[in-house]
Amino acid sequence: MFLFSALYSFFSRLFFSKTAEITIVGLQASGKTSFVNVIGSGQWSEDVVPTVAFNLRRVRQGNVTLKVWDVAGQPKFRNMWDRYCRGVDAIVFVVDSHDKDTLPIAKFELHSLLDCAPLNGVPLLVLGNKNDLPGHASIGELIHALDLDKIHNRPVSCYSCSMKSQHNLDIVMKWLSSRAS
Ligand SMILES: Nc1nc2c(ncn2[C@@H]2O[C@H](COP(=O)(O)OP(=O)(O)OP(=O)(O)O)[C@@H](O)[C@H]2O)c(=O)[nH]1
Ligand SMILES: [Mg+2]
Repeated sequence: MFLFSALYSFFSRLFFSKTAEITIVGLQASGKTSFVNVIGSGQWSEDVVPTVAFNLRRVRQGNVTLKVWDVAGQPKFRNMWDRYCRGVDAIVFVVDSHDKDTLPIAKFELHSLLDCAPLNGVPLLVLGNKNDLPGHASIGELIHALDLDKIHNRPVSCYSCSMKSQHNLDIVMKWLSSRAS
């Protein structure tokens, strides 16, 4: 019986596994690396080293493997974002919904990225992170502040979440897994 179930799981992984390639961008300290740490190993930390250039991680979720590009958000790295977004199954744009002063810069950087013609049609998921902190922007405020209703050349979704409390990460993972083929 054990042998049968081991063989079954081996072959189902071999024949029914799906993959999705995802790129995560957003301003520095919005929580991109925290996101990858939490979905990759369940590890939350207050002390995360700012990313230099990018990290590549593979995350397994059921029969789906996500190949995740975690790209640095400091200004000097932002001109690399479009290169990492080409040909992927989804772009995840993370914002710090608690730091409302940064939303205008986030809007500018998001729209500059999406204006890049080769990225037309690539689905976009916007995460309003840090919703564990009081006074964070709601979904409605994020849609307005980031002009998400003016994006017409791709499917767009927006969730409010927290890497710290893991609020809504289940629906985020469902969304990402549904991009796999
Ligand atoms: N309260 C709270 N803090 C968070 C949350 N997510 C991330 N942080 C904190 O925000 C800080 C920055 O997180 P990072 O994951 O390094 O941010 P990043 O977007 O990868 O930053 P760069 O690599 O510089 O682009 C860290 O101190 C995290 O602990 C969250 O959901 N809630
Ligand atoms: Mg990082």
